Amino acid sequence: MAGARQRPEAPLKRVGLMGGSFNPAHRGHRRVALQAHRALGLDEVWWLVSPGNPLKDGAGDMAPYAARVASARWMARHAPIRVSTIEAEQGTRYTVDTLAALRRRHPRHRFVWIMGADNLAGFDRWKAWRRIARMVPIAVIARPGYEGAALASPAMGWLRRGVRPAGQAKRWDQWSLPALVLLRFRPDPMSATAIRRADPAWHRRFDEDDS
Ligand SMILES: Nc1ncnc2c1ncn2[C@@H]1O[C@H](COP(=O)(O)OP(=O)(O)OP(=O)(O)O)[C@@H](O)[C@H]1O
Ligand SMILES: O=C(O)c1ccc[n+]([C@@H]2O[C@H](COP(=O)([O-])O)[C@@H](O)[C@H]2O)c1
Repeated sequence: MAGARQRPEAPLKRVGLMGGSFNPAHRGHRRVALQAHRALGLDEVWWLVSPGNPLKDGAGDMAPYAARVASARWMARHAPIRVSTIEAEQGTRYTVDTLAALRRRHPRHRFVWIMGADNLAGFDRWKAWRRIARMVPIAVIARPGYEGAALASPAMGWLRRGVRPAGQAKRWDQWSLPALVLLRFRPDPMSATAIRRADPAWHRRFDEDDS
């Protein structure tokens, strides 16, 4: 419309997306995010806190969303990590839908999906996983105990043709898709399962003070 003021476009950012239950967020998440930030030459890593992983439906030990988000904010402090609640806001639970929403919301940003090797092992059970791999490059982080299963997984069988050398990881925004890079950092055995086992009531620390 003549005379209508255009909203200035947000500047282009290189963003690594790390989806998770964060039940709770822990040192391993932070390390992976910071190492991927460096290896992939990112501006930011966004942690997408899942309201409910579609494959973990009915998991009895899933803490309330607010506590998981609070734990992620605490673990992300003073780092180039942003905690995103977009899946709760948009009502998306499937990654393919979340990616579509993110691209609509931030058309000038470039996104790369970051996941641990345990997620790659079951990636073929995600909704439209091949479409996901055609939407964003994927960076897989080696995780103690999961590498064998990840490399032998059905998804890896299909993705193998798109594997890129780790030495070229910073050029992910130029890759034709599907593309996958395997990044090996100093392994961190930390897991949310271990934390929940040691302290099933961990979320009380993050429960909102409504006194
Ligand atoms: N120690 C770790 N090393 C590498 N990747 C990790 C590590 N911990 C978590 N991740 C990755 O971070 C993402 C989110 O993980 P998630 O929130 O499920 O944590 P988790 O520790 O795997 O939880 P749980 O033990 O409940 O399955 C996933 O892609 C997962 O593979
Ligand atoms: O889209 C799917 O079908 C799908 C199936 C399983 C897991 N995911 C996503 O994978 C990410 C890791 O989940 P989690 O619970 O292993 O931390 C999180 O963003 C989930 O939403 C997505």
